Amino acid sequence: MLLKFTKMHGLGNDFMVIDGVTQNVRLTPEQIKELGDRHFGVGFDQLLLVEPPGDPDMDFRYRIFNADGSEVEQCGNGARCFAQFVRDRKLTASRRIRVQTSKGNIELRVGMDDEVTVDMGRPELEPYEIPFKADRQSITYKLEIEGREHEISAISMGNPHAVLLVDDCKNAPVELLGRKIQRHARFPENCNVGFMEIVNPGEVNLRVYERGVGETLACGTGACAAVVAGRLQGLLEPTVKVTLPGGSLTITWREEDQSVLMTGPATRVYEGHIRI
Ligand SMILES: N[C@H](CCC[C@H](N)C(=O)O)C(=O)O
Repeated sequence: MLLKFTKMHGLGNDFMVIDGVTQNVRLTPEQIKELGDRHFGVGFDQLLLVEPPGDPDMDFRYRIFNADGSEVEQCGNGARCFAQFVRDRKLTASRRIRVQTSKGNIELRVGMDDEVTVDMGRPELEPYEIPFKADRQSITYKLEIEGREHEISAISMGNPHAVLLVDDCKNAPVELLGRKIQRHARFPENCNVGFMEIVNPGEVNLRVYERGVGETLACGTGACAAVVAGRLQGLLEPTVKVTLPGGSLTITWREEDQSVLMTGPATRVYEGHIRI
């Protein structure tokens, strides 16, 4: 099969975006892993598959696969690229796009400046729903790793996140500690691990070790989870500039309906074909 795709990124978090509306796409986890290989394949952090919706009230269905081939529930940077992709491919002309994901629905709004705002919905803090093993819900938890205790927040944005406060993002042990927390036994479905340095109540620096990938240049759901964690600890304002290695996002945790909004760029790199 000759597969058409578009290579895109959101602040350097890069994607292979495939139109599953006009193409009949069936990929195995092994094929996804091969496509994700940065030497033998296209190379990406995630593969995004656009499909017709199952829910008649939605415009599209959005499936997300990490570079290791695992299918996951949500991708924030990918959602912004999704919005630009479906408009570029004339699959819609709307600037308000309702998208069904495997864990809830999201709404994408494309501004006149082509910046995309995604309503990521409400964060999930109930341990069982994250999922995270804990006796009761708490703002932070003590996580023991090799005899040392680390204080984390545990939050789901549809996908599970651990968030730690650090004094200096640049020197944070993202690889070493991120890898261990990602597969900690208290996260039965693993998790994404954010290292957040608070600059001031309206600005943070963040690095994220992503589940199924490793450290990425940006993580949209990670930025949302970090702002929720900071707000819960009384350290951040409702709207925060989150600066990641690949660039900055604006995140708002809206008081009135508890929705988390994310605004940022989406970039098309090239169109491609690949035979699989
Ligand atoms: N690695 C994540 C999925 C992609 C999230 C990230 N790329 C974003 O922008 O939210 C997970 O396994 O839950």
